Amino acid sequence: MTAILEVRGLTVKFGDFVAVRDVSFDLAPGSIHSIIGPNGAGKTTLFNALTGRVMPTAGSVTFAGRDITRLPMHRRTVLGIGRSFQVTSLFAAMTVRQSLALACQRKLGLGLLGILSRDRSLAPAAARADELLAFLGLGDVAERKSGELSHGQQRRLEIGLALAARPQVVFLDEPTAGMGIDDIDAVRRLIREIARTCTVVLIEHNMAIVMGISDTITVMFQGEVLVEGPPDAIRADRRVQMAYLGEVA
Ligand SMILES: Nc1ncnc2c1ncn2[C@@H]1O[C@H](COP(=O)(O)OP(=O)(O)OP(=O)(O)O)[C@@H](O)[C@H]1O
Repeated sequence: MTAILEVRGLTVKFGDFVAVRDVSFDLAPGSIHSIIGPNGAGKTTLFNALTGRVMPTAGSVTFAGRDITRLPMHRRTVLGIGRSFQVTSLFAAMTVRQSLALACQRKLGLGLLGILSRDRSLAPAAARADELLAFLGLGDVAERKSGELSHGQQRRLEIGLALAARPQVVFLDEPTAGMGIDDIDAVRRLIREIARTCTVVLIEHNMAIVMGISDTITVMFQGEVLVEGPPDAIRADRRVQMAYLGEVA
C-alpha cells in the first residue's frame, strides 16, 4: 500500500535544542495513526512540522507523492491536510454555523465578509457547514456563539473546523483533553466515523482511546521514535512501559 504521507529524517531544532530528531514514518491511507509519548517527547512539535506551523531543520515530508516539506500551512490545507485548532477569540464571537462556514470558506478562498453577506457563491460553504453540524451533532446549538458552548461541544467544533475543507488527512491534537466520560465516548465514535473517509493522525493522552481505535501507534521519546506498531505490540513493549516511567536509558 502506498503511503499517503511519508516522513523521512524529520528534525526540528529550537536553537541548539533538538525537539524532534530524525523521525521517519509512513501514514497508511484510511488508517488511524496515533502519536504518543510522555510529556515533552516532541509530539506537538512533530504535528507542527507536518502541518506547516514550524519549518523543520532537516528531513522531508511527502504528501500524495508531492514534497510539501517547506509549504506553509494554508497551502497544505488547500492540498488536503486539515488540522484541529482551538476555538480562537475570532471564532468564539461567531455562531457555530458561522465558524464552520468561515472554515469552509477559507478553502474557497473567500473571507469573513463573504460569509456574512448573502452572496449566492457562498452556497457551497453554507451547505458544507450544515453537513458538518449534523455530523458533529451540533445542530441544536448552530446559532449559539461558539464561545458559549460546553467544553465537549467546543472540542467537537474544533474537529469540525479541521474537517471543513474535506481533508484527505486530518491531524487531531488531543481531541478529548479535559472531557468527561460521555463526551469522550462521543469523540471516540466521531473519530471512527471520520476515519471512514479520511486518514486520521492523532495525539492523544487517553490510552484507552489510543489502544481502542488506532491501527498504528508511533511512540516518541525525547524527540525520537522509540517504537512503532499496532496497539497490542505497543502495549506489550517493555521500552514503552519504561519510557512512561521515565526510565529509558
Ligand atoms: N518554540 C519552542 N522553543 C523552544 N523549545 C520548544 C518550543 N516548542 C517546544 N519546545 C520544547 O520541545 C520539547 C518538545 O515539546 P512538545 O510540545 O513538542 O512535546 P509534546 O510531546 O507535545 O509534550 P506534551 O505531551 O507535554 O504536550 C519540549 O522540551 C519543549 O519545551
